[in-house]
Amino acid sequence: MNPSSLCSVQTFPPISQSALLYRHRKLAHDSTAGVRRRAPYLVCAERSKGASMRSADDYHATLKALKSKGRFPRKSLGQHYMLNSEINDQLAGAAGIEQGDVVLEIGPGTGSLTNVLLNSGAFVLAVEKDKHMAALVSERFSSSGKLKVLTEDIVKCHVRSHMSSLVGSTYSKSRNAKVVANIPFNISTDVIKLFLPMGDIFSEVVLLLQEETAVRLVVSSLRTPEYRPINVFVNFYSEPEYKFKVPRTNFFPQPNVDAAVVSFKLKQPSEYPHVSSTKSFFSMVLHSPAYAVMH
Ligand SMILES: C[S@@+](CC[C@H](N)C(=O)[O-])C[C@H]1O[C@@H](n2cnc3c(N)ncnc32)[C@H](O)[C@@H]1O
Repeated sequence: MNPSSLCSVQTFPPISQSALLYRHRKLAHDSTAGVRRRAPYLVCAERSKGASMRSADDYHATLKALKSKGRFPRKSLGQHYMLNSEINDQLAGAAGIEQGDVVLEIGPGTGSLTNVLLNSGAFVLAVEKDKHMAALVSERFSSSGKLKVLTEDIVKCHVRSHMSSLVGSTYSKSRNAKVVANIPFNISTDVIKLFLPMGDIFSEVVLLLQEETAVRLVVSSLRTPEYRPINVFVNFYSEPEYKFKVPRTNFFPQPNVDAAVVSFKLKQPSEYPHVSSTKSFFSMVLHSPAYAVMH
């Protein structure tokens, strides 16, 4: 892969859902028809000099870091590393990360996003399933004093107990923390189901997801044919917003699909729509035959 061919993205004002779905369908249609066209909100450009000067997490640095631990990217762990620090900047920017925030990062990998989060002044709790990558990221930022790494599967992790000692502590300026992560695509649904109901701990969850999943999750109107039970869940607990598309060429190894950033502003429990029992409501919604069709 030639690093100079990496794409950068530009953030545009929020796009209406119907326009977004139209663009997504058109893009899918164009690519199946063999037409190589770019979505209008995507700008591909060579990296600016300034950006490459700032970044240590390019293609060569990522390979060097992996080699230092004798690691090859593992498909089963969805290890597609981000090679473009401008996108990490935009990911942190989408969550409005600033000095005094507490951020939970899922799967820090080589630490390219962790680097940006720490530089923004946040305290980072990073949960990494791969013990080699957990060791790598711990060593890389050992002198920061603002990073805690847990070698755990995020789906099985006791997030509440880990967060309770951080939020409201000397590390945190606010009562709520944020989740910012480039997650493996195969755990997206688990992560969404785990974190969206945590509005009492997190104010915002910003995720880099598979683009098709991202588009599907921001549907909010019952009147669209794309509306699924998972959208009932997402809209019950949050206000989702599609932020920007990230072409597959920005990752190593390159996945077969493009990605996109979605921000979920979490509702406080007092803002949830009224249902007599949340548990039985979602047991009915998420176990409906329509939900099974999605997976
Ligand atoms: C897509 S890579 C992103 C790495 C890094 N954040 C970046 O942007 O380059 C996903 C990361 O999540 C880790 N991972 C995979 N499954 C996980 C799980 N269940 N819990 C925690 N981390 C996981 C992988 O080992 C990998 O480091």
